[in-house]
Amino acid sequence: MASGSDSRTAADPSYPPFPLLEQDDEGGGHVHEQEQEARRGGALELPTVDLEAPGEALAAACRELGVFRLANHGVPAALSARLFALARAALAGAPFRDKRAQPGYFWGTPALSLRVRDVNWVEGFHVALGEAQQQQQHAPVPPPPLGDLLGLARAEYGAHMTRVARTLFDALAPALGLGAAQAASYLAERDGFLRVYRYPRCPEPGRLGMEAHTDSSVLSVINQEEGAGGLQVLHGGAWRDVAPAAGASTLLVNLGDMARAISGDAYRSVRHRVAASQAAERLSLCYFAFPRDDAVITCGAGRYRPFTYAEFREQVQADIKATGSKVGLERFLLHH
Ligand SMILES: O=C(O)CCC(=O)C(=O)O
Ligand SMILES: [Fe+2]
Repeated sequence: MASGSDSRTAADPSYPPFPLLEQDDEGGGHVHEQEQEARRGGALELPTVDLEAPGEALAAACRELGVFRLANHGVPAALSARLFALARAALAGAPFRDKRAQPGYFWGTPALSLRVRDVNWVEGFHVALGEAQQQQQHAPVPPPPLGDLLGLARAEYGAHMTRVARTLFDALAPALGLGAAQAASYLAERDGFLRVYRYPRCPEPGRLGMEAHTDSSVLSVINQEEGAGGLQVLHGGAWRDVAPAAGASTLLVNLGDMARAISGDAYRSVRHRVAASQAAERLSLCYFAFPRDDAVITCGAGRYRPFTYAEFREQVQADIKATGSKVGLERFLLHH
């Protein structure tokens, strides 16, 4: 919790007023997870996978790290630049009281209605891609720049993300022994969602922009603004910085819990977090793809009981509600 109001941030109308943060953080204070205290390592060099020729490098990266850079992804640099400009205008450039009135907006945790143990120093918009999800949102189109941001994210950028996810998963399917029906139901790329994140400059040293977690997805695609650092992955017991990519030419892909389960633990779901910075704000666009809700994941090689993604999601939400944090795949292990 920020100790008292800091004039630099209290004066910035894009932030929530601190009393609101305090209410949200009831009984919490700063809870440091043990692993938050894990050693800090240096930067971690990530392998690069070429989307046009993934080859053995893709499966190797999934087995060894669960995170890689993606080159030749086909997302135009101009599209990313436009989205970041719109995101900056819609988030940094808008007062909190306007943003909070918009559907899909969150501050402090992207888990929307759920309470986490600590307030993450992040805000953003949750953007559903699936038609069914969009229909539930009935909301009128907001004025620019937010309306433009959401429209472009959903349509053009969303199409690129679903293409990237499908291409990667189809490249992995044979090695995973998946037939066509499983490859189709284990990745419902069109029902995925995007999150547009802004990690504002944080006056409090040591706070996290996003706490340590594994993604629940099959795979996640992170597009961070050129030059933005802050993403860290847990590797060999230490938090390692993922160095910003040289140029805006690569995306980051990380596997989530569902890829780990589908592979019977052959692939890794990397634990990661985002450090908040006192010096620079960070923007990122993240896409998450999941299995179809009703697809029964049975290929856990005897490690996990068969379960659907819908069951997994409900378990995660119940655990977060009860304890403030996600337990994850452990809940589905056959033998403890
Ligand atoms: O903003 C980022 O780069 C990462 C966000 C993240 O890990 C998540 O939303 O799951
Ligand atoms: Fe994540």
